[in-house]
Amino acid sequence: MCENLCTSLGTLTTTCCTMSCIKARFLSLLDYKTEKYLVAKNKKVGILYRAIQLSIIGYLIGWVFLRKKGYQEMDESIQSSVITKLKGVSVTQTLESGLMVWGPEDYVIPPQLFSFVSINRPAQSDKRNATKRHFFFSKGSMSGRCLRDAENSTGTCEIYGWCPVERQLKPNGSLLQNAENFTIYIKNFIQFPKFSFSKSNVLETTDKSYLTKCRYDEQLHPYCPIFRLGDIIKRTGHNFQDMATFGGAIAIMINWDCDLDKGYAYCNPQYDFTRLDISVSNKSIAAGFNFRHARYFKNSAGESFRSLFKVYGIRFVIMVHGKAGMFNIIPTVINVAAGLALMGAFCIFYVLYMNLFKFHYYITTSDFPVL
Ligand SMILES: Nc1ncnc2c1ncn2[C@@H]1O[C@H](COP(=O)(O)OP(=O)(O)OP(=O)(O)O)[C@@H](O)[C@H]1O
Repeated sequence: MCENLCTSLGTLTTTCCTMSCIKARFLSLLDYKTEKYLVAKNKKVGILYRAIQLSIIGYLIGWVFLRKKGYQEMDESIQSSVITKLKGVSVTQTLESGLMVWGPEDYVIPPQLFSFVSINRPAQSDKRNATKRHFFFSKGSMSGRCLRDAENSTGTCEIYGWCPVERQLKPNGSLLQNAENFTIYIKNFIQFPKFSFSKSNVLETTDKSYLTKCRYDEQLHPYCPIFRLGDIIKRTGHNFQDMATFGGAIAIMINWDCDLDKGYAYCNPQYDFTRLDISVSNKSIAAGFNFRHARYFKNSAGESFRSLFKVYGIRFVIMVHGKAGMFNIIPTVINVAAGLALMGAFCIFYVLYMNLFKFHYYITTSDFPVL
């Protein structure tokens, strides 16, 4: 505009004029401009506008700040270690084995990495040998020699295997009847590296006898890491004796959800127990858990023997999850700015473009609006 005016003047005057235009433009960069506000004097529009504003403020305070703690910096990379120890003694009297005393060294498999408690185990001793068996359901490798029984038009083939072949015994009750009173000590150490924070689930006390006396209780002893086996199964909603007969798998989930602004004492583990080998419908044919293992020995004549055990028991899977949060100015500023921007954007969008209730605004030089 300024430049157009200059061109209509004489050559010398044009140069002077252009110079002053450039100067004026440069100086205008240093001006401070404000927005122009329009006031819509309409109650319906005003109420709706305030309602949108209030709901955005409510969302910002209630959801972003109180619920999601948007003012905190989060660390979800929990580092953890779990050590377990199982204790309990049981006495059994069976025809096969007579009187037996069972300690953790007998029923915890493997002993140093506790993951399985065998509660039931039919056992048999057998000897390596070649034996004649029916072809189907063979328990060994075929030797290649077979005999045909012409009379009955049947036959038997020889296999290499352990004698006698395994009998399919089904357990009819748990062997270690009092296994539900056994106790598990779960020692868990965690760290949140971003905040150099570490803690354990064991009560910090100088009373050395605390662990021998306490049992975990959500209300009374939340810092006692010793759990009764029966209580764990009960908290999964299943019956211990049912589970002890055919075995099963239990997940022990330890969750650390720590608000470090509240302080060290408020960062505590939450335990959750779930049965893993069963579906919600409870109709799974895959329920239960067992495996076979053998102990080998030789007699004085050098013949190989083994005792074969099919053990039914409970497998424990321990999972540790966690996150920690601590106040930090950066997420706070980002969330406040995002909330304010959202509020501004929503309100402008609503008033100018949505035309929700079919209002028509006429911008006049005098009062606004005219409906
Ligand atoms: N499964 C458990 N049930 C009950 N108490 C337990 C269990 N495991 C450990 N404790 C007790 O907790 C305490 C700490 O156990 P920790 O394994 O750290 O020490 P320890 O002296 O090696 O234990 P212990 O020799 O008695 O097995 C000990 O007093 C121990 O007897």
